[in-house]
Amino acid sequence: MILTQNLCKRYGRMAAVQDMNLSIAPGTVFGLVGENGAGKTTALSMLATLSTPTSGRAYIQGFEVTREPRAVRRCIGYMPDAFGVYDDLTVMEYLRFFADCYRVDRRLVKARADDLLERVRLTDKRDTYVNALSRGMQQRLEIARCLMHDPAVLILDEPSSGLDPKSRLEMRTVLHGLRDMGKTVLISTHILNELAEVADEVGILRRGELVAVAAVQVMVQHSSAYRTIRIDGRFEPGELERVLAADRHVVDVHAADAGWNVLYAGTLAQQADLLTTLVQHGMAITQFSEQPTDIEQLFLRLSAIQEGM
Ligand SMILES: Nc1ncnc2c1ncn2[C@@H]1O[C@H](COP(=O)(O)OP(=O)(O)OP(=O)(O)O)[C@@H](O)[C@H]1O
Repeated sequence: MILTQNLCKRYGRMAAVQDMNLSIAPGTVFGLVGENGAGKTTALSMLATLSTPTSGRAYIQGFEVTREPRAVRRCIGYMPDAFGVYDDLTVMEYLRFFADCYRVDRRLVKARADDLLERVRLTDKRDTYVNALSRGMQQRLEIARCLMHDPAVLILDEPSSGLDPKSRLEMRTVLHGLRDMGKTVLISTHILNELAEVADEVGILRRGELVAVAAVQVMVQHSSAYRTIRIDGRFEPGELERVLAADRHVVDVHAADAGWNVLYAGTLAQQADLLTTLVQHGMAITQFSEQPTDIEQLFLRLSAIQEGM
């Protein structure tokens, strides 16, 4: 269980994390999504007891991060966004080293390491030196390392960052496997789509504020209820917007690349009516086509609309 209550971190006048209220139930995989600088690393490092909150509280498995940091550390596996590995160790030695750091019962270490290497698909690399692994393999090894002391909670800061598409896919498979282990997992990323298959819930962090939290299932339902229509053409200034504003199925209009992207919540027949209306208004439409709706854009637009932005 991860809980934060009005958690804040300020650097001088700047609030890197502001009044964060988060509740992540046991066994949930939660994705924290935000652009660069949104405050993800700051939030995660407070939960990992590496940075002290300016105000507010954070609890991991009921332990408060500033008052009981040692107890918190025992319950978490933390993968920072930038990490170093001990180059002159083999994969197995590396895992044994961390098991020793956490005083894992030596009788359990081999079986646990074998199991984790299987989960992160590195079984055949057990005797390879860590510095000979690709970046993707090192990042998967880090996940195994975080799990060596069998923590209830995993905190992973951008585990897929810097990976090529193939390695990202492998990482996604590994993250997917974590769900079956029953861990409570908090993953940060700046790419929401990466989490759609992996997370149960997603929160959007913008300039330090958690602006929206939703179950992934709800988001996926949303994405099938909304369509993005691309409209290009020649119109009098403001004319297109006026006609679109009168259509109650138009959720959002967004100018992009000398045209408009319209978020639409009507049926196909209603969409056809909209096109007819535009033509009846004498507009020279050169494109009126459905585009794939980017789930991240959709989520951000819907949360911005909710906020009245
Ligand atoms: N030690 C620090 N001193 C001053 N400002 C800081 C410090 N650490 C972070 N910040 C600022 O806090 C804000 C949030 O940074 P943070 O690293 O948490 O964002 P992030 O979402 O993790 O970004 P990224 O995806 O780039 O890692 C940024 O504006 C950053 O410049």
